[in-house]
Amino acid sequence: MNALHFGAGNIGRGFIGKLLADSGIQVTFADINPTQINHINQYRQYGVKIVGESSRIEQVKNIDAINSNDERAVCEKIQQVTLITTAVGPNVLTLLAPLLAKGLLARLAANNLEPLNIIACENMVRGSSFLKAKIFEHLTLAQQHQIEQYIGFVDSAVDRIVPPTDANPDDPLEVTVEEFSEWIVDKTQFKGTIPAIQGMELTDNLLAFVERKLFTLNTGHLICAYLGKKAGVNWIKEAIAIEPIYQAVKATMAESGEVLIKRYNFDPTLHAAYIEKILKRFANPYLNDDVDRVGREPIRKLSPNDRLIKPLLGTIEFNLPHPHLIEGVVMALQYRNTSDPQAVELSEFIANNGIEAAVKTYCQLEDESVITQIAARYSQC
Ligand SMILES: NC(=O)C1=CN([C@@H]2O[C@H](COP(=O)(O)OP(=O)(O)OC[C@H]3O[C@@H](n4cnc5c(N)ncnc54)[C@H](O)[C@@H]3O)[C@@H](O)[C@H]2O)C=CC1
Ligand SMILES: O=P(O)(O)OC[C@H]1O[C@](O)(CO)[C@@H](O)[C@@H]1O
Repeated sequence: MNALHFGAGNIGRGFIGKLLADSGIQVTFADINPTQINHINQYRQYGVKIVGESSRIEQVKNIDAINSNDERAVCEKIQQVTLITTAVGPNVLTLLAPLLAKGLLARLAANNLEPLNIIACENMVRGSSFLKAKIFEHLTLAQQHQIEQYIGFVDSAVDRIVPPTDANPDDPLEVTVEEFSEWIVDKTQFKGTIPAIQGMELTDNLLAFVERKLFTLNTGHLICAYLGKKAGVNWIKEAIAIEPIYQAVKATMAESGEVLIKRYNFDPTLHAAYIEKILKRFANPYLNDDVDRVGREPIRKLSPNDRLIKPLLGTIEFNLPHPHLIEGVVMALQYRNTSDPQAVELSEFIANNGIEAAVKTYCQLEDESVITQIAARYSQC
């Protein structure tokens, strides 16, 4: 079996590409970084360093790479594979859509009617469905109908912490990852036979898993990043070692957890254990995870379906307390980083239009009392 994976970055190499290769699948990476592409084609393998209580390096083999900007190469590949995965970042999915639309049409025009499945592995709710909608913007109704028959868009939840690491001169493609990993896909959305991939779990209740991951791990991680930055530390593991930060992170995950428990009927004891396990993962002494990496792109993180506002809306819906989530929103609005275009845009917008306008524009919140609360906290700290 052959797969095309877009994004040879941390998750691409350290998680999804590895699982595919471990399952005997020939993986072609498509990226826009020429150095990365050359290294993959030169070495044809790389090490994944798995760090935790013990450490080991596992080799990923049977790989090659193409440039994602090389339309002909991508379209040719799309004709040959039965699986496409992505780990490029949510914003890049929109940019990939026209290329994928062309590639899928070329596949059908060549009369290749073998089912093909596409799985977006991004930190977002229903990323593959989002990608499908973006691809469909480039197709006629008749073409959409044809694609519906043969191409599956399979939503997924991905969980493994893979921070960037200093390059190993002997293996420039090496990535460092934590032991924990979870890749859960919606089994109801596949076309044809579901591929057997070690480590890919199937569910018919994906939304619960996506929200559990995004609104626990990612929500807590973000709070840890912002509080760590305020405290002047560089790494997540340093931030979580500070007791008041540990408590605030835990309390925020407990707040969003109450919503998840109500919405999905999770067992409260098991959910508390899930939170404890995440706190331990943040403290992993072998991972150097930058607070600015975890805090990056605040506009995306303040959007209505992301890790702060969606759980906050849940607390409003179920009439639950939300002081820590409010603090999280305030810290995201206050996040300043001149190397992060979204942080720059956000601070300029606030300077020109005021905090309430920013909350309405970026978070799309409508509850006036919550907006007032956020604005008040914003000006206090
Ligand atoms: N790093 C992590 O621990 C985790 C990341 N994620 C998600 O995985 C996705 C990828 O994250 P990372 O791997 O950390 O980012 P990354 O920045 O390490 O990798 C992204 C890769 O995509 C490539 N890329 C950008 N535009 C492209 C295009 N048009 N075509 C092909 N490739 C393109 C970049 O050159 C880069 O190699 C994001 O959605 C992130 O939220 C999810 C779980 C864990
Ligand atoms: O990749 P994003 O969405 O910017 O957010 C960073 C988050 O993603 C992760 O890399 C993995 O889930 C977390 O470490 C962190 O919470």
